[in-house]
Amino acid sequence: MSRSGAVIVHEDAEVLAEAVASRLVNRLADAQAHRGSASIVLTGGRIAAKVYANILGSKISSVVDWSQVDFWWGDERFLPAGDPDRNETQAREAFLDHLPVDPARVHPMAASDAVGTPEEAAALYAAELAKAAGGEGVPAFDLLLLGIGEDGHVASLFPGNPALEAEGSAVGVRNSPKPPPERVSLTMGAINTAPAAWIIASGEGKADAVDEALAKRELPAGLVAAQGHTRWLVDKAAASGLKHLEF
Ligand SMILES: O=C(O)[C@H](O)[C@@H](O)[C@H](O)[C@H](O)COP(=O)(O)O
Repeated sequence: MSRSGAVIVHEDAEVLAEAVASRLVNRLADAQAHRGSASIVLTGGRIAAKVYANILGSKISSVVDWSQVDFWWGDERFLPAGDPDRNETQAREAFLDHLPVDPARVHPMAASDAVGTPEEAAALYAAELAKAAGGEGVPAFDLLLLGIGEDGHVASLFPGNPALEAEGSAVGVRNSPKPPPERVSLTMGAINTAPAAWIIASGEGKADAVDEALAKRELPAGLVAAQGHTRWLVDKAAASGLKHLEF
């Protein structure tokens, strides 16, 4: 691994996924050592799926009391419950359903067969976040995971989409350029409350977005990076656009 600032570069996707899983498990264990519980915001996507699989296979996962972890989502595809393309389904199949989590502490965003619109799902999620936070806003997430799209999106906040400017803590998303078109997402404001946000990027296809976001901060990923508490966990291919890194 080589590092420059908040960017840690890993050999390849497999090394990245294993390292992020280990870092995540230790982060949750540290939070529990201090508070007895921990909370994490999960994301969707291919590299996230590899991370989740590594959590399950990790020799150290037992350092976490999984029944004392609150699982939230940064975004969700607005699809019926159990749909394989839902981020909740991906996380459950990859690790949540195989660990002794407390079902009451798993907080999925509403499915399209439970509510009528992404906006309704967002309003329900905002209310659940506020309840967990003692009445308003969002709880103090110990860790917030984000993937990044080739266009620099994070969660379901896409460049030029009105959801990027939304107030509050959760927003309904329409016309997503990444299918499906209807989604639910934490807002940029909610994402930026997290004291630790990790943007995970793998593959050549992300190289330009990573460079653009880090260099100019204009993309959604860059708006998160600008908060200063963001860590970029990337593989060499995704870092290949970073001119100033030697590795
Ligand atoms: O619902 C989603 O699609 C994700 O939350 C999205 O933000 C994802 O993390 C990025 O698009 C990266 O996805 P990949 O890792 O598959 O490229």
